[in-house]
Parts: sequence; C-alpha cells; structure tokens
Amino acid sequence: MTELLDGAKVAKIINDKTAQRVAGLDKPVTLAVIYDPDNEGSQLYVGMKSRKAAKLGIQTRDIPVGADETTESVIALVESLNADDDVTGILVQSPLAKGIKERQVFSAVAPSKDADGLGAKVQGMLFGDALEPYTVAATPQGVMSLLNYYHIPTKGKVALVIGRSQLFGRPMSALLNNADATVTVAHRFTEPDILKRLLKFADIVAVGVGIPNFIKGKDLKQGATVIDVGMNVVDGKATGDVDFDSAQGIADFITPVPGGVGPMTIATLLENTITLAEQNK
Ligand SMILES: Nc1nc(=O)c2c([nH]1)NC[C@@H]1CN(c3ccc(C(=O)N[C@@H](CCC(=O)O)C(=O)O)cc3)C=[N+]21
Repeated sequence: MTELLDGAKVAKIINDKTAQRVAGLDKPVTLAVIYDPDNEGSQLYVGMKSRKAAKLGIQTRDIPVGADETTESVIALVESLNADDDVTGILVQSPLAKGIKERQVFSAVAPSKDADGLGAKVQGMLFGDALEPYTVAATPQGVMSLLNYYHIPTKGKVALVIGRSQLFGRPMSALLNNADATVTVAHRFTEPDILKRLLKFADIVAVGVGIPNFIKGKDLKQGATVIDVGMNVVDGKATGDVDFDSAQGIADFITPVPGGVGPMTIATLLENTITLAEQNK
C-alpha cells in the first residue's frame, strides 16, 4: 500500500497556526517579494504566495525587478529593505532576470529578514547545524515538516537527494544530514547506472531536477518514501519528477503533485516570516 503525504493538509495546519501567531502580534507583518515580472512562473508563484499571505494576515510588498536592473541595483534595493523597519521579511523569487547574479542578491538579505533562508550566512548556519536560531529554505524545511508529521524516521536511514540547487538540494541534504540520515547527493553529472544503484539503497528519495517522470517506480527500493519536488507543466497540468502511477505498490509514502511539496513551501515561507516577526519585535 502506498500512502499519500498530503502536503495540502499539513500546509493548512501550519497556515492556521501562522494566522493565529500573526493575530497575536501587536504589529503588522510584511513580506517584501522581489521578482522578475517577465517570468511566467514567478508571476504565478508570487501571486499564490501573496494571496495566501493575505489570508493569514501577512501583508506583501511585491517589487518587480526586470532585465533593466543590475546585480548592484538589486542589492541596493535589498539593503534599503533591510533598513526598513516596516519590512519583516524579504523573499527573492528565483530566477531573477538574466544577468542579475541571484546568489549575490540572496546573500545581501539580512539574516534577521531572510524569510526564504537562501543567504550564505543562514545556509552556512544550516550546514554547520548551528545552535542559534536561523531560517531554512522553505522547500526543504517544508519537506522535513511533512516527514515529521507522518512520523517517517530519518535517523540511520539512507537518503538520496537528487539535485543540488541553492533552493532545494543543498539545504535538503544538510537538513537530512542534521537529522542523522546517511545522505547522498546526485546531480546532472551522476551516471544513470550509478543513480539506479543509489536508488536501490534509498529509504528516502527527494528529487527536484525539473524533468517530468524522471524517476520510475521500478528503480525505487521497496518501501521507500518518495518526495517529489518537481514542478513541471505537461499538457497544461502540474507534473512532478516522479512517475507517480508506477510508484504505486512500491513506495510506502509519496508526495503528489500538485498538493504535496508546493503548498508546504508556501506554508513554510509564511511560517518563517512570522517567526522572524516574533524574534525581531
Ligand atoms: N526564492 C524562491 N523561493 C521559492 O520557494 C521558489 C522560488 N524562489 N522560485 C520558484 C519556486 C517554485 N515554487 C513553488 C511554490 C509553490 C508551488 C505550489 O504550491 N504548487 C501547487 C500547484 C500549482 C499549479 O497547479 O500550478 C501544488 O504543488 O499544489 C509551486 C512552486 C517556489 N519557488
């Protein structure tokens, strides 16, 4: 039997808690969102984030940054938001327009405002399993919340992370390592036959490479937990990186797309934002 990891359901639980926390704070909570207005995906996702934020009582300030801007001008914008007491958190939606070095922009965000946990400082704290509080990238943190909710153990388990982006793979591998899993990271230069062998060992597979149906059920270990971070559009429909149907009866747990990791990402971003508001009040 394959059980669904219902991200939509768990996201709702987190969102309800966030709304209560926002209501319990005696000051407004504002998330500034920097995004490329010419990117269709960014338009879609930033719209979803702003609508959800509004429902929870979090204000957003969506700031379009187009191709006429430079890395320097966007960093200057981030610095003005860092200094703005009316701004609780800052999110830099990826990808920014071509030519803008987004990792430099991520790292310009003050750690005390890094709602998306992508700056070098907080990623270093995650890598070092720091004792002080810090924010963690929304997608992999959301995955951990989902594993926790369903009581899926990580300690001593073999975890395979496929993808090594700043947004997902790198922080995902650090989180699983900090949670005592034995972690392997595969990426575009991993040989296909090596990937197949690694998959057969993996109790937990977390994949985000942006290739529809990249992972087939027959390649999974029996009883695996499968986390699908893929967000592809096939025939106008949101489709993950895992061939969902072929994983039935092989995986014990799997996230659907849509309704899996996506809603958890948004819930975690807003959870991070209220946490920053509480810490910096
Ligand atoms: N700095 C930054 N942080 C991000 O977290 C970030 C980003 N940049 N760039 C782009 C990706 C993508 N992303 C999604 C979030 C939610 C859904 C989501 O909720 N999707 C719905 C389906 C939506 C549909 O049907 O199209 C679901 O999975 O149920 C999708 C994609 C966040 N991203």
